[in-house]
Amino acid sequence: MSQREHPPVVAEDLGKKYTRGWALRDCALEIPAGRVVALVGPNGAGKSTLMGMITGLLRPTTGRIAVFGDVPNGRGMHRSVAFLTQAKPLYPQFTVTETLRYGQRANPGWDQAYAEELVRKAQVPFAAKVGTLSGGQRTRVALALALGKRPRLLMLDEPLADLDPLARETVLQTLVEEARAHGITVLLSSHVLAELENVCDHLVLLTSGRVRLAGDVDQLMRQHGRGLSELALAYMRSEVAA
Ligand SMILES: Nc1ncnc2c1ncn2[C@@H]1O[C@H](COP(=O)(O)OP(=O)(O)OP(=O)(O)O)[C@@H](O)[C@H]1O
Repeated sequence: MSQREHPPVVAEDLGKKYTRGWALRDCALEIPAGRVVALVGPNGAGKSTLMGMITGLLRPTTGRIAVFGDVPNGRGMHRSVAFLTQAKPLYPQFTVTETLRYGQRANPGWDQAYAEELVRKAQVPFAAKVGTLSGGQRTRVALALALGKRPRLLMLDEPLADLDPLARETVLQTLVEEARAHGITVLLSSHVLAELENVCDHLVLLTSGRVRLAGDVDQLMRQHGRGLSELALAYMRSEVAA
C-alpha cells in the first residue's frame, strides 16, 4: 500500500497514563483524509494528550497509533504533519521575513511562495518584528509557518483562544479555505462549539479520557436529530450528570 492511501491517523486500544492516572483510555479512532475534524470535550478530557501522541512528543502507555501509516518515533514530528497550539512559539525578535526563512531551513518540503502569499493576504508587514504584532497577526504568521510546510495533516490545539471574535472568524475561514483547496486534513480542538459547527464535517468527542462519539457530522446529525454543538453539549452534560 502506498503511503498516500494510509489514513492520517489510526489508533487502536490507545491509552496514556500519567502519574496522576489515565488521561486517555481504550481509544479506537480513525481520522479520515481530507476532512475538517472537530476534537471536542470538556477540560481535561484528553484532547491535548491525543494530539501529543499524534505528534510523537508523547509515548502511548498502551495500544498503537499510526500517522499516515508510520508509528511516531519521538524523534520529531511526521514530515506531513504541522501542529499549531495556542502558545505559538515564534521568536519575538525575528521579523516576519526571518520567521519564514527559519521555516524554510527547518522544513524540507517548504513552499516559500505559498507562505509569503498567506502573509500578504493577511496584510502582515514582512519587516515587522513578531513581538510587535497583534495576537491576530501573530496567529496568521504562525498559520503561514504551519501551512508553508505543506502538511497533509494540520493539527490545531485551541489556536484561536486569544483572538477577538472577528479575528477568530477570519482565521478560521482562511484555515478551512486553504485546507479544502489543498486537501489538507485538519484536526481542530476548541471549546467554542458554535464556531466549529460552521466549518467541521467530522466530530471526535472525548469525555474523561474516552472517545464517546466519532463520525461524520451529517450522519451524526441525521442519527441524533441535533447539530454538532447541541450534540456535543448533550454528551458532556450527561457525563457530568452520571
Ligand atoms: N504532563 C502531565 N502530567 C500529569 N497529568 C497530566 C499531564 N498532562 C495532562 N495531564 C492530565 O491528563 C488529563 C488530560 O489532559 P489534557 O491536557 O489532555 O486534556 P484536554 O482535553 O486537552 O484539556 P483542556 O481542554 O483543558 O486543554 C487531565 O486530567 C490532565 O490533568
